[in-house]
Amino acid sequence: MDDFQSAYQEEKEHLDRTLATIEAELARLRAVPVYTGNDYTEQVLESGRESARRGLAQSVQEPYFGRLDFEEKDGKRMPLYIGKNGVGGEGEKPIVIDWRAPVASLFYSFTGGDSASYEAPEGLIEGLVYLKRNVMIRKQILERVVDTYNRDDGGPAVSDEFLLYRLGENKDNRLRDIVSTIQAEQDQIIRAARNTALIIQGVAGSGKTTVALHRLAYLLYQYKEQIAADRMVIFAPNRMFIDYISDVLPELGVGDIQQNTFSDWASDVLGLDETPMDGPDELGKWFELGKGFDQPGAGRLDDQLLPGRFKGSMLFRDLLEETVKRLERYCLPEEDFSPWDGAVLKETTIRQWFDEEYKPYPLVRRKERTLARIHRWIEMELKKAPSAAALKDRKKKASQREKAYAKKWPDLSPAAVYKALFGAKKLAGAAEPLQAELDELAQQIPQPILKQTSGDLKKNKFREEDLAGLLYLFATLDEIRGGQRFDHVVIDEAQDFSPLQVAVLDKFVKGHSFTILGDLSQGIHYYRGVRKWEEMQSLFAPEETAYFALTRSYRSTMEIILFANEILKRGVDTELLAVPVFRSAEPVRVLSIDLPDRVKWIAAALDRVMQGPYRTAALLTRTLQEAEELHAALAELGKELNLIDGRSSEYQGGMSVLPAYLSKGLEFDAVLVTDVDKEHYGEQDAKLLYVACTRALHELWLLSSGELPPYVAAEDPEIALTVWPEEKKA
Ligand SMILES: Nc1ncnc2c1ncn2[C@@H]1O[C@H](COP(=O)(O)OP(=O)(O)OP(=O)(O)O)[C@@H](O)[C@H]1O
Repeated sequence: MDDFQSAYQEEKEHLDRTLATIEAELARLRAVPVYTGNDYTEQVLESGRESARRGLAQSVQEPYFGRLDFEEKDGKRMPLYIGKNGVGGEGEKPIVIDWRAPVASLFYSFTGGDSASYEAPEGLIEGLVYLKRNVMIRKQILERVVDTYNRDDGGPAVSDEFLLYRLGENKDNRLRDIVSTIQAEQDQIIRAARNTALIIQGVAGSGKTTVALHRLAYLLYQYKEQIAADRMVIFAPNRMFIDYISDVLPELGVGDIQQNTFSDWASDVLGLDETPMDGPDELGKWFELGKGFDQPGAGRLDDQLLPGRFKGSMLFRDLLEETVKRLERYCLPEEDFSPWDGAVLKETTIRQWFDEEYKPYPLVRRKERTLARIHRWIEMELKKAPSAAALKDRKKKASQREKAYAKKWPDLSPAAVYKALFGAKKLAGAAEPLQAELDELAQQIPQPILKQTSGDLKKNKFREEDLAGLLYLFATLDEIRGGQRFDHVVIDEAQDFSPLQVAVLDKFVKGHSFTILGDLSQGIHYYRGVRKWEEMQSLFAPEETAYFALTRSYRSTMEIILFANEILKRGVDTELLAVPVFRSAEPVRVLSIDLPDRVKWIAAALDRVMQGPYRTAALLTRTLQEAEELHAALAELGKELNLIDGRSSEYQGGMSVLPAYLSKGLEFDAVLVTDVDKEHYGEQDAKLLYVACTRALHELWLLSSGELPPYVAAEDPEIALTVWPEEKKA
């Protein structure tokens, strides 16, 4: 028997034994009658049994995916089996170790070498790794055994063989878990300490989204006593993307984590009736031809002219802070309060309550408490009334004057303050000096932005870019209730977030517990996103934040990555190039197609590509209009594709047609980018084309009916070819 066969046989026997043990335990648990009574202790025990039943039911199909033979210093060599769920009770030696357990980190972090160590609650444990083995089990069947490190064979380093096998698979319509092939650089992020704002720059396809989801599962396991799933949130760019990633957490056995867009969440907290959204029209403004970036000189637009950038800046935050300070200074009416003639509450007394006793509270609460105190004072005074008639009279007067007095306090609702700051509406209750101060502050807003926003606000229209400012006011003026706080916040596609959005979220999350992931090379929302990670890092003290870079790209073949890198090198001034995993397939095709028959050519290209064993493919157009037109034209040729237009919240998979700017975060087995010419992809669009190209896992075609943009290179035949592939032999 050769080595491979004996390894397979060994694992087969081990699997049979493990399955028998799990099945027996599952049968035992299922035989225990489900407790439905009211006894609390019994309920807790039942809930423990239920979660064990669930875990075992999953484990009995695929109990583990990896084996690591480890010899602890002064100990003996032990095989450790690692799976999605731990199996084996406390105290006894586990049959399967949960992938999130400290010792399991060795499986991911070990990259060869003489010694290995991992951090355990009792300190650093050192030892030797003898074997790292991937064991692929599907529905109880042992399908594959691959040793990626074997010390006995003198294996110098861990090989990528199993990873390459997994990456070569075709994708369905959902993102999947990667527990069996997490890479060392990813593991470091997944297991990083909780109370740090992690900022991760990761090239396209480096696993950012995937890593973030695994990190959530890890944090829940590691800090189960301190954090709750429903107090964790992942912010994603849109509903369709949330649908696309929605299977990963349940696959990892984690439920209840909030998955939301910033806008929906912010609107909910602010109690807005509708979520202001950069809908297709708004996005179109930036991404359709002849608009947005394509205006002459658009690339040079600076923050003072881009409303999204200004309203997301720290400059704007300072302005909001200053606004709150002025409100505080001028909040209290400068007058005594008299509930009826002859009774007076001195302004100095009220001021003492407001400025001293209630100082620790946020402004909205200070106002509320002061007014409540005045109310109590009135009630005390009323008790001194000499007669029932006088009491009645005083009560009536006091009620009127109390109401009138309260109206002299400024309206502190975020929307009212925001509108006043932009000069759209006078602040109710604001005395003359406060109004003058607000007018003066408004001068700090760049004129065009002031004018445009004021116009919108007069019509009661908030834009998506206004939400961060509104929420900042909310969180500064009022207190954040316990139920609104997060234990951990993940921001995906964070290059499209503004510093102010992160600053706001920081007020809602405990201990700066953030995972912020993005890729500056994919920063196509130039008009609002960050240009450098320092913009976000500078929000935190150095000891509160950590920066990681993911440079290996796992999604695409080597040819696709090298091709896409070239776009960045030529079209974008950046150092952030992806390093491919050595997975080679078809060269990229850069093809010229004739104009009159453009659609027929595109259909032919699609047919040709789909001769491959693919499950998902996408046609990426430059604009939404083109996607719609192509969708209709292909339908006429009998080709039904899913049109993705930014309105749907479901991702269907299969064959899709969509504008490139909506493809961010998604991936497809094959991608065809249409209209790759100078007219459609101008000087400013290199990042957009980069995003489009890096959506492809296995095959990428660029179709052009004109002159190629200068940043598209088809010079190296190993990477890209300009001829159609030969027909595949039947
Ligand atoms: N360690 C890994 N093992 C197997 N597959 C991996 C690994 N890391 C990432 N992948 C795969 O690579 C692809 C890209 O992952 P993901 O979408 O999380 O990357 P991303 O960095 O968020 O990409 P982008 O920024 O381009 O949207 C996915 O198919 C994912 O399953």
